Amino acid sequence: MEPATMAWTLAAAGFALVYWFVWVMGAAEVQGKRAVDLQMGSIADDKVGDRYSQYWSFFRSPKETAAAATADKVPAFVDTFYNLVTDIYEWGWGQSFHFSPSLPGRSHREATRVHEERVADLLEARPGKRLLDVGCGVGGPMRAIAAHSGSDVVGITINEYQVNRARSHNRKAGLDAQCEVVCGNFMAMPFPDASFDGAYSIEATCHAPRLQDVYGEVFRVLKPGGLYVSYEWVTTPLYRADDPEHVEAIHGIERGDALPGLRRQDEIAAVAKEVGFEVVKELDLALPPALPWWTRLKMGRLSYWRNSLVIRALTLLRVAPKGVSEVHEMLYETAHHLTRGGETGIFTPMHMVLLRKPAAAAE
Ligand SMILES: C=C(CC[C@@H](C)[C@H]1CC[C@H]2C3=CC[C@H]4[C@H](C)[C@@H](O)CC[C@]4(C)[C@H]3CC[C@]12C)C(C)C
Ligand SMILES: C[S@@+](CC[C@H](N)C(=O)[O-])C[C@H]1O[C@@H](n2cnc3c(N)ncnc32)[C@H](O)[C@@H]1O
Repeated sequence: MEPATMAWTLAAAGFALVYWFVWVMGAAEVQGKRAVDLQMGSIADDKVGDRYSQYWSFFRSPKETAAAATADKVPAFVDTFYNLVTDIYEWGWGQSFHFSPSLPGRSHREATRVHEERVADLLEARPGKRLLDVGCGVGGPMRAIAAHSGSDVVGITINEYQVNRARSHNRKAGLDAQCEVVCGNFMAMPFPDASFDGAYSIEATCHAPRLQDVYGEVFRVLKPGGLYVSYEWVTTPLYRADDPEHVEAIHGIERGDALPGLRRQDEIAAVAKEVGFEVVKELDLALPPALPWWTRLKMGRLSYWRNSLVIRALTLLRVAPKGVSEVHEMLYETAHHLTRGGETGIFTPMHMVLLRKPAAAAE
């Protein structure tokens, strides 16, 4: 072959490879967000670095003092986090920002859907009921629950960028008449007392510095007799504070997921009762016979390398903002800590509580 033809052939093959990587393969699970669309939420491109170091500065002060002194800064810190990660989550995971137990012979997408529909079933959701999604992300669970049950769902998230993404997904799914999204703080919600028939939170209340603040708000906006289901991130009784490996995994999970501090499993029902709820059911959905929720993270190592490469190339070409690579590396580390948390059994992201506001609760 002529050297010139050889050069052209190689160039064409290289282009085809990049095209396939970025536009066709797109992500670990293609859900509408492509690598070329990666942004950093509402952060301007030249501010990404600043915001990323701001995010890390939250963890610099010693944990004991940080808890009290920074509780009021947590919503802004969580908002920054979701500006940084929302597009990467959508691109590499999908529209539902949570885990679910693996199901034999079923895809991740199906397992996710089953985990979400369980919420609707526990709430006895049906047409005519109005549900609240506490910390709704870009609305994956909201759409699944609305479609499965026929209920209306109102979601709240602290992150404006997610509100816009969720509204656009709701429109595309033809569910915008049933699903509404509001930007706000779930510890001070802009809803009247007793305005919802049911409520749920999926892997979201772990961002609250005091669980009382969010459970108290959910209690206030629920009608008497209304049910609330929450999937909570907690440490299990297997966690040992004197085991350095345990401590490293839990701190790694907190740092990579914008958590002011993970709670213990036994704290959840206690807080629920403290704010006035009856505890109807409590169960760690990760316990056997459930299959591991973390295999999806573990089996994707190859995808991570591919994703990392795509992101580096796009930042070099200035298609993706500078800083995406750092955030992606942080998530890669986090995946490792989450996997260790799952394998050792010291952590679960799906401690389920079903709570009821007593029928005779005073308004
Ligand atoms: C509930 C929360 C988020 C849970 C999960 C949805 C996310 C936790 C860690 C995330 C990820 C880790 C590795 C990323 C990978 C390096 C990248 O190539 C593709 C995206 C990841 C798989 C990403 C996806 C979302 C998570 C699994 C918290 C915040 C309370
Ligand atoms: C891990 S995501 C889960 C999203 C959604 N439940 C899902 O499963 O796809 C956590 C969500 O909680 C929201 N959140 C965290 N702190 C919040 C706060 N103080 N007020 C409102 N939303 C908050 C985040 O903005 C994000 O949407």
